Amino acid sequence: MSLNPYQRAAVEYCDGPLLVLAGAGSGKTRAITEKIAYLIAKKHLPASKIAAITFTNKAAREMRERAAKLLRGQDADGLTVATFHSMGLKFLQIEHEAAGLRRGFSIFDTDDSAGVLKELLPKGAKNDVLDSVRGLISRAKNDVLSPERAAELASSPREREAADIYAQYQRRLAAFNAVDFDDLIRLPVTLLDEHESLRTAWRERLRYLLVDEYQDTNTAQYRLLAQLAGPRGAFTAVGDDDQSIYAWRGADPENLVRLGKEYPTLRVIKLEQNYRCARRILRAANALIANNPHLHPKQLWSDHADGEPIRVFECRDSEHEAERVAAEIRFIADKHKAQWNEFAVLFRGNHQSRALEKAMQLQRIPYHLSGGTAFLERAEVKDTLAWLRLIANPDDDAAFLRAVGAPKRDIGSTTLAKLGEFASKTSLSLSRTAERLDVLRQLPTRSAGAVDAFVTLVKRLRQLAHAEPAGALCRRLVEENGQIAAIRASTRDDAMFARRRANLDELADWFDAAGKGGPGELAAQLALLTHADRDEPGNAVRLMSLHGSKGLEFSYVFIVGVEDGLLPHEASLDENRLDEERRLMYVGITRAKTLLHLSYTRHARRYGELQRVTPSRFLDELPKAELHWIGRDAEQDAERTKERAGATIASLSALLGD
Ligand SMILES: Nc1ncnc2c1ncn2[C@@H]1O[C@H](COP(=O)(O)OP(=O)(O)OP(=O)(O)O)[C@@H](O)[C@H]1O
Ligand SMILES: [Mg+2]
Repeated sequence: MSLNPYQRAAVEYCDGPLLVLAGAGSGKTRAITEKIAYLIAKKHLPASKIAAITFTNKAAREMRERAAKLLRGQDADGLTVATFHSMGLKFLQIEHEAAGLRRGFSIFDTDDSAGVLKELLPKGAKNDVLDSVRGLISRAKNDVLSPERAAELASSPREREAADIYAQYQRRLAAFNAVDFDDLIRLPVTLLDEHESLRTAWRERLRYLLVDEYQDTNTAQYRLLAQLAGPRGAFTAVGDDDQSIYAWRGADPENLVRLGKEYPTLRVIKLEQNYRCARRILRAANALIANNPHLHPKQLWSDHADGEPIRVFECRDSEHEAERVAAEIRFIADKHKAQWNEFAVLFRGNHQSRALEKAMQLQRIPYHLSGGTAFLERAEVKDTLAWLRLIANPDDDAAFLRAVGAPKRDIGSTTLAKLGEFASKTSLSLSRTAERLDVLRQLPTRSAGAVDAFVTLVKRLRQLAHAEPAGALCRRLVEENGQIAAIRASTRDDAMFARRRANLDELADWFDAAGKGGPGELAAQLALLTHADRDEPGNAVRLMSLHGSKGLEFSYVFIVGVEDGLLPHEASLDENRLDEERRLMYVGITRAKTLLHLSYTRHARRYGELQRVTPSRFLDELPKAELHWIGRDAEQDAERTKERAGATIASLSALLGD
């Protein structure tokens, strides 16, 4: 397979900043992969001086493999293939002193951060207040605003209050020697802004940057890229404005425009041939996305065959839908002698996966539910990670609170409250407070004994952490802290016990595979994997969210729940984010190489009641000639058109004020 002339131009252009702006399946990721190889082989850049930002493991692996091939056997170890977050983490692990962090600092996950925030809010504050404050802080961080700057810019009492809490929140994090996810990008940007020496060092360390899925970068990420690439603009960014699906996380397609403004020498290359999809699928995708506003209309073309019509299934409810999908997968797999991993079932909301899982189990189809978080959200895994964090960082109070109760020991909430009181008086962390004899003496004997035993165990494991690799430490830890015994005692179900134990084994295996690094550093890396997949799921049907499918491709794609309220999502209807939902649908459709199946249900259980469902308005935007409907109730369809016409007239007359 050779590159087309435009791809080749993108690969060989190294004289200045480059943006490849092109539609789905046009070979953007492929061009990046080839470019890494080109930089090493033809431009003689050491792999260690190149960094690529990607979002999928598949792309990351391919990049490494190609680079390794060119290095003829030497491995491409030095090559950085990372997400923005793991790049930021690497930066902070090296530059922790400049950031005011001590070695082994912790990353607070969403739960940990929420715990800290809760304490800063007035007692009894509702969850939506918490969410809104957290959202404001996160936005400020994504815009690289310090607490001081956020306070200056605050224009309402609510924003001023949030800025104040932001400042307190940062002080807490600092006391815990911790950062949160957003800090992983914000802090490196701030440090690079402030220190010329860091800029020089990092621009020398990384001579070329490549960024995939550029349309989904937020302001902080953009600035990290710009700082690292420097005025030379030594970068290639590739993206597709039609696939921007993370506005809700602060991604700003404006950053595409910004690139042109801030780098006047930016060269833009467009790719228009799609190599992925059968023509009908591509026509459907083109027709759908044409409904979004475009500055520069683009049409992808393909020289593949037309392929089969896109099938649209109407189903009774989500169980029926899941059964149909599973049966269809079985049928196609037989007919085409296809592997399970050539299939993907995509959905809008995670709750949709339950029915699908059940149907796959019934049909005995091997499946893999991706999302990444599932594994790391398991209680036993979180418990072990808390122990590892505490071992690495005695100031990590969130980890202390979790570890002290995993498994349960004679340390009750009264004791913890006492420790907390001492800690805030002395400004010491909980763990350091618990080590003090004068504190222990003031506790009831039994609690004091339990605290002492806990602290002693943590200290001993901390010593071992210097000598023992993290995987071995992890295995020893779950035996010695009583976690395994507690899991055994908690269930009579042998299979359940085996599963939970297997999760802990898997965690230890992951640490083995991750190789070097202390428990804290590795736990931090692991925490970041929530955004991607840990590993390749093998030969199994992939069940995943539309968001998670970005950048991937499959021969056979099923999109379920193509319904108003789900896709487009109901929240987007009142917030005017229909365009983003359409892009999400576009991403889903363009994952398919050979066959595309869409389905929706007539009834859904919402808020405990069975409700009538309206098929997605996006279905109306697809070219009729490419669709083949199955099981549609014609009568209902007429009714739906009538209902919609009624709604349109109602909103029009509201608009006209009559
Ligand atoms: N020049 C080419 N000739 C043949 N096949 C190609 C060529 N370039 C890319 N491909 C193939 O086309 C498919 C899509 O490529 P790729 O994933 O790089 O597209 P993309 O633009 O990154 O898509 P997306 O927007 O979905 O991320 C892949 O299977 C890739 O191997
Ligand atoms: Mg891609």
